[in-house]
Amino acid sequence: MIPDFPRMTGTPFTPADFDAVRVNRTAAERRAASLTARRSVKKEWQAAWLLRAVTCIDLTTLAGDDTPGRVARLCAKARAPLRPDLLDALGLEPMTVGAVCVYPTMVPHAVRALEGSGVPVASVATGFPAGLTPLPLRLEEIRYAVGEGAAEIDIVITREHVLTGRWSALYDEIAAMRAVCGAAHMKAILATGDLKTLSNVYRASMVAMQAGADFIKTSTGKENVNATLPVSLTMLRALRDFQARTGQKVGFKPAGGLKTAKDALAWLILMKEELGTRHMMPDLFRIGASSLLGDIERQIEHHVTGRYSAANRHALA
Ligand SMILES: O=C[C@H](O)COP(=O)(O)O
Repeated sequence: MIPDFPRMTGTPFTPADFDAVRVNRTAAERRAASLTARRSVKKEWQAAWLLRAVTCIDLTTLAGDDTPGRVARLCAKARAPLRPDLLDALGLEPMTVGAVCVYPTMVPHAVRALEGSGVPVASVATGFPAGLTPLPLRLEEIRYAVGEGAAEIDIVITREHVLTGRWSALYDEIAAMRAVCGAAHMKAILATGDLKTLSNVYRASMVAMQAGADFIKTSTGKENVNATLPVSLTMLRALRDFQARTGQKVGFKPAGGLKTAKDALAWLILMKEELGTRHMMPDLFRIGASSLLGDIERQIEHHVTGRYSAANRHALA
């Protein structure tokens, strides 16, 4: 099922929009730290924000030992991420996560398991996680995943293009990937832990948006450093600048190492402070995570019952 929100069109390649940008790491770190220190979200608000976070999760399994059975269990969790008694206690209708994210050969299994749920299947592609496969094969992988029913494609970029400043090559690669996505939405994973500087993160973000990415995403979850707040802040500033210039609202997806309800709240605060509440909805914000939902469910259970259950009761996600 293709999401019904609009695709981005991107712009022609415009180096003037990023060439001169220099990001000050110390200032970015200070701003990121102060945001989460100054703001805290308590009690009812916290539960409401955590419920919002659930609807924004791209529930993920990207492991070499993935099987149709594991994917089916993950999809069952995606359809009903919170226990019915918790929903009842909060007076809420059933809800789902934002998407399920898997490797390409798991797409048909996820599509089958999610039929009728309205939850889209996202597939990583293009030689995930390193991207060091010839471009024609990477494009073919997108075609395969779309053909199997993926509604969202999480591509990886060639880090070498960033590290050697070959911005037009990066633009052309991402634009080619976007073209073969067809109606499927495209998230561009920048693998920011590999990009060395925040200036590179800003420039790669801008090039990905110019090339037509619907979302920009921090990490594969496989780099040594995955989603961090200063990197996310840098990407959001690029996103804000792009929106001001073009009117196009590109989405943002932090991913990799986000495991606790506290992490989810920190990123929601960042979205609200930098872009406003409109950017806390699943069409513009996703959290890529394989093991976050369990802690969120625990915190919501604590809000409802006043006690914590053992973490192993929420083992799957
Ligand atoms: O795209 C999502 C990431 O691969 C998930 O990373 P994680 O396993 O650290 O949550």
